[in-house]
Order: sequence, then C-alpha cells, then structure tokens
Amino acid sequence: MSALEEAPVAETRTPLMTLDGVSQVFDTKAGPIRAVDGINLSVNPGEVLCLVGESGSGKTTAARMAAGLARPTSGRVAFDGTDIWSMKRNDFGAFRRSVQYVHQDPYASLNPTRTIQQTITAPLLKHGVVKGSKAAAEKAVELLTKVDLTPAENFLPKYPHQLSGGQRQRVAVARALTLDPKLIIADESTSMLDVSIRISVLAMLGRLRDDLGVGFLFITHDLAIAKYFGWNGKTAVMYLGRIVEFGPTPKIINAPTHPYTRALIDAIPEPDPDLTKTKGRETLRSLEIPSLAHLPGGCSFHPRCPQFEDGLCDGVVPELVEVRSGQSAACHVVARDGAGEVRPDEPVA
Ligand SMILES: Nc1ncnc2c1ncn2[C@@H]1O[C@H](COP(=O)(O)OP(=O)(O)OP(=O)(O)O)[C@@H](O)[C@H]1O
Repeated sequence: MSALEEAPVAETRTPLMTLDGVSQVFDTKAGPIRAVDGINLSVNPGEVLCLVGESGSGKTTAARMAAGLARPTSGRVAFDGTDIWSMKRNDFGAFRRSVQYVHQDPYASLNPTRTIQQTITAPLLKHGVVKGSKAAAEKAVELLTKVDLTPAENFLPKYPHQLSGGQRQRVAVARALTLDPKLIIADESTSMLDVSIRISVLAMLGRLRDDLGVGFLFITHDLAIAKYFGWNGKTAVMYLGRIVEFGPTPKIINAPTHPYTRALIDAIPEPDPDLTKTKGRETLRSLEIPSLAHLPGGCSFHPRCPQFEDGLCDGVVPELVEVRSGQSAACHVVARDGAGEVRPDEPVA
C-alpha cells in the first residue's frame, strides 16, 4: 500500500492530547494580538504530529498551551480526554509529568550550576521513580545511554558548559525521559545545531519515537525536517496563528494544496527530490509577513498569495475544510476548485 493511501481506520481511542478551538491573545503596545486563533489539533498515543510554520506563526504559543505552561484565552486543552484546566492539583501534576517539553536551546533550559548527574537524578528522586542516590545514578546512566551519551559515567560529573550543543540537547532529552512521558513536545529542538549534529540528534529522537512508543508534538519551521521525523505521522501547517493545511505528512509534502504550504516547500534550499518535484509552482506576490496587530481581512495570506482572487479571498476568513481524503486546507480557491486526487503512482519517500 502506498503511504498516500489511507490505512483502514478503526479508531475509537481517546486522543492523548486535544486542542479544541484554542486561542491565545496577548496584549501588546500595538494592541491585542491573536498569536493562536481557534486551532484544533489532536495527537494519538505514540503518534507524531508536526507543527510547521515560519517564525511568529504561533507554534511555540500553541505548544506552551499544549504543555499546560500557558492557559488559553479561549478553547479547551484536554489530556486523555480531561480538560487540563479543570483538573485537580494532583491530576494536573500527573499531566505535567506525562508531557515533557524539550526546548530549542538546552543551554537556557539546563541549570548551569548542576552537574548532569544532578540534572537527571533530581526529578527521579523527587517523584520517587527510584529510591536512593545509587539507584538514581544507575538510572541516569541508563537514560544517558539511551540518548547515545556514552560512556555515560563520563558525562555524570560534567556541567552543561563542558558539553557541546548536541550533547546538551541529548541531556535535555534524557531529562525529559526521566518521568516516562506519554508525550514529548520538541520545540525546534534541533534548529540550533550544526547540520551533521542535527541529523544525529534527529536519528536518536526517531529511535526513541519507535522504541518507546511515546507521542511527539514536533515543532519546526522546516518542512524537510517534518518530512524526516514525521513521515508516518501528521503535519499541521500554521500561518499567522491559524492552521492552513493539515493531513498525513506524505500528502502535505508530496501533494500540498494550500498555496502557503507550496510556498514553504519552494523555500526549502536543499536538493531533496521529493520536495523539489513540487517546487517552482508558486511565486509569492509579497515577501512581507503582515503584522498580527494589523491582519488583512479575509484570508490573512491573501496579500502574498499567488492564487489571490479579488472579492473571494479578501472577504471572509476561510475555514479549514477537507479537500481530499484526510487532508484539509483553509483556502477559498482550493475549496471551490477542489484539490484533485493524488495520483496512485505519486512517488513517496
Ligand atoms: N508573551 C508574549 N507577549 C506578547 N506577544 C507574544 C508573546 N509570546 C509570543 N508573542 C507573539 O506571538 C506571536 C507568535 O509567537 P510564537 O513564538 O508562538 O511563534 P513561533 O511560530 O513559535 O515563532 P518562533 O519560531 O520564532 O518561536 C509572535 O508575533 C510573538 O511576537
């Protein structure tokens, strides 16, 4: 079966994480800005959901709400079917332990005054995963080995500044694993690394994804990375606070329908044959991203969109609607004209 065909669906399970009509409005000097505007997302157990978009599209704000680090202005965030903001203190604590956030910059998230051993063993001991410092050190060795920091014993006495960027990010991942999470939110976790290091950290994350069956909300501005990490999962493309396209990652990569997704693919510099075959179709009318404080009326992509139609695109905000089986887009033109079927011989991976 081609990766673009639908697998038989027998899903009645509760999603691990659901964002239901979630918005976040910030008060700024320029007035209120809607950093995230009514998004719907869900991640099933063990599933990868990639959230892709340019800087400022609202990815981190959405991720922080998913992690319970920020309360939405409106909408509902649910974990295992329960609204996290109506949970009792103990349940909220359990939720926070089940969802671990790995930041873009591990240097900022690791305490510089703590050794790697202290960083990894503190949550193990605090939450009673192990008893006693000997057992905690043994568990730390096991976790560091899982993230390919070997021989792990050599890393235990070191401080963050004694490690390379890639090693620090591996420590951040090992710390995220201490409490046996069900969901890891990886927010641009490899974007600050050099290319070769990035590939090896991504490979390590991919192994954890496969071996541990943990779900991932994987945030990146780079569709090539979403393709690499989330091929068997789903991808949501964000633009100025809204989801403009959503679907199985192979469809988003190989058969994008929204002009913005196509433009993102066009912008990928690397000579990836899967990505370049959909390239060259779009020329943006403007390179300028509108300010969230002064969003254009109608579709907020319309001032840049090569498919802009006067009177259609600048009137009302387009809804995210299914345009192909399992794939949805928020575009008046695609909704009207249809996205066409994906050819059965469409090359994948
Ligand atoms: N606490 C805040 N107060 C005011 N504005 C904010 C706040 N946090 C984020 N924003 C704004 O919200 C918008 C979305 O930011 P966000 O960080 O979620 O985007 P992003 O897609 O993750 O971008 P990046 O990749 O650059 O982090 C931006 O315009 C940002 O300036």
